[in-house]
Amino acid sequence: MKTFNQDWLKNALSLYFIMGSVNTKKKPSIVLEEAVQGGVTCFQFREKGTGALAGPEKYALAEELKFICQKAGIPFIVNDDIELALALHADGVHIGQEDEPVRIVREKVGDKILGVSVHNFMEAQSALQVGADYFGVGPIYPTNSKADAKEVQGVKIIRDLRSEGFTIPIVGIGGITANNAGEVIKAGADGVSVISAISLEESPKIAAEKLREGIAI
Ligand SMILES: Cc1ncc(COP(=O)(O)OP(=O)(O)O)c(N)n1
Ligand SMILES: Cc1nc(C(=O)O)sc1CCOP(=O)(O)O
Ligand SMILES: [Mg+2]
Repeated sequence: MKTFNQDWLKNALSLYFIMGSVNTKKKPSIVLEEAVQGGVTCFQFREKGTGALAGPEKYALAEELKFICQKAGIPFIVNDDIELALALHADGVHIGQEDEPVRIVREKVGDKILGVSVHNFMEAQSALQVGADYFGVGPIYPTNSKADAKEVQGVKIIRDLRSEGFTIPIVGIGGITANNAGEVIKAGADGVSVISAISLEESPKIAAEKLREGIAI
């Protein structure tokens, strides 16, 4: 049985930080510690892209970052790598349309939090039917953090999904900063997911605090 409900999840996803070792010039554990101090509410380990760690090094970093999340009492979500999530007893996984099918992933992860990237009504409908707990929707704005990002959607996609009747937790992603985060929430998202707006900032703590101000509309 799931140990969380939708209200808890909406709250837990409000400031959702994503990072892998390639997203920062600093030590990832320091960046995450500071981001936690600044008030991030959830973390996704996304070890992806040129120079990304693999094998035991990837595992060791994931374990270190999971420990920080555990101490802080925030969910630790693994991107794409279901086996890693299971081995580490992560709180959840996030998958996209090009990853393993949602139905299969749900069977593998049982009651863990399952996030799915959706870009339109059809993808949303089918992800919901096979057990998604939340949607990641983007890119809302242009992003430099994902080479294969789809076309920019603007906040309209979030407004559309809400007016089509989806009440599931939704986070916007892609190019979100403290300056535009409020628009994403106003459009109907429960939270914002960011990489560079925290990982590349001089002070991840101050960056997270500013994002919190941005979403407190
Ligand atoms: C919260 C959140 N939303 C969307 C994504 C993107 O997932 P995906 O489309 O599978 O792309 P990759 O991140 O795997 O490159 C995400 N990771 N998190
Ligand atoms: C991981 C990811 N997924 C996206 C999507 O559109 O699904 S955009 C993106 C990158 C988000 O990084 P930043 O906050 O630095 O723009
Ligand atoms: Mg993916």
